Amino acid sequence: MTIAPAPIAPAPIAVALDAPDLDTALHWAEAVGPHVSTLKVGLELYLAHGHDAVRRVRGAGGGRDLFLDLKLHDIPNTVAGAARSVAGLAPAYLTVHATGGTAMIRAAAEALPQTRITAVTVLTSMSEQDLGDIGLAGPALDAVRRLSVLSVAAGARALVCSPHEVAAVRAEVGPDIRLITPGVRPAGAALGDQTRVATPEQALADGADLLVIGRPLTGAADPGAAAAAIAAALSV
Ligand SMILES: O=C(O)c1cc(=O)[nH]c(=O)n1[C@@H]1O[C@H](COP(=O)(O)O)[C@@H](O)[C@H]1O
Repeated sequence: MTIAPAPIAPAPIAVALDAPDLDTALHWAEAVGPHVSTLKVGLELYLAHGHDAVRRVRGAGGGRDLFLDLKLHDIPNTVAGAARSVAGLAPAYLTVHATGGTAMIRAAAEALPQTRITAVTVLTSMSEQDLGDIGLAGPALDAVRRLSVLSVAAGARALVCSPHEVAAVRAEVGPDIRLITPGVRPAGAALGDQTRVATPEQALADGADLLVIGRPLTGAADPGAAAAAIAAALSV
């Protein structure tokens, strides 16, 4: 009698479905859905195809958690309205830029209480040099910590930071806030435009709850197999 291998639980990965068209996004969602906990729909897909596409992608992926990455950043009244506009999609996560400040984050959290308003601290594509150029001189870690504390006080229930800062942020905000790290690259994978990066294993070991991974999966010849391989590596 052969004993079937125990099924591997979906990995704590949000796949970034940054696709140029809806068919590609549906294909990716179907392929990676069995292996991951979350599907991330961002501006590229949302702006071109809207709510209906988000619903279809989610269906193709087997109803995984929806991470709606719209990175809202505007005055509080406008952000509250935008948050209410996506309530029907029931996203598990909705991103806002932490630099929008306390009132803006609070407005989003009050407008969408069932969703984890997710504050993006300092984009993982930005280097220390980039931060200096926009007047945020000093180590990225300082800005990330400051924005994390402010965001949580304003009602954010999840934070996006790079794997480099996740341990320090965890120490700052405690166990109940979900920490999400993009800038995740399997060893040897192309960095693309990301600068503050680590491997999936390292990001989880340092305290991340959810890893955002896009091109290393969606750019693979077989995105489903690539997702299965990372999920298997993380489950050991
Ligand atoms: O909010 C995000 O998800 C995000 C924040 C951040 O600081 N850096 C970052 O890369 N992201 C998103 O994470 C995904 C990363 O994709 P890859 O670089 O292809 O793995 C993209 O969809 C980005 O929009």
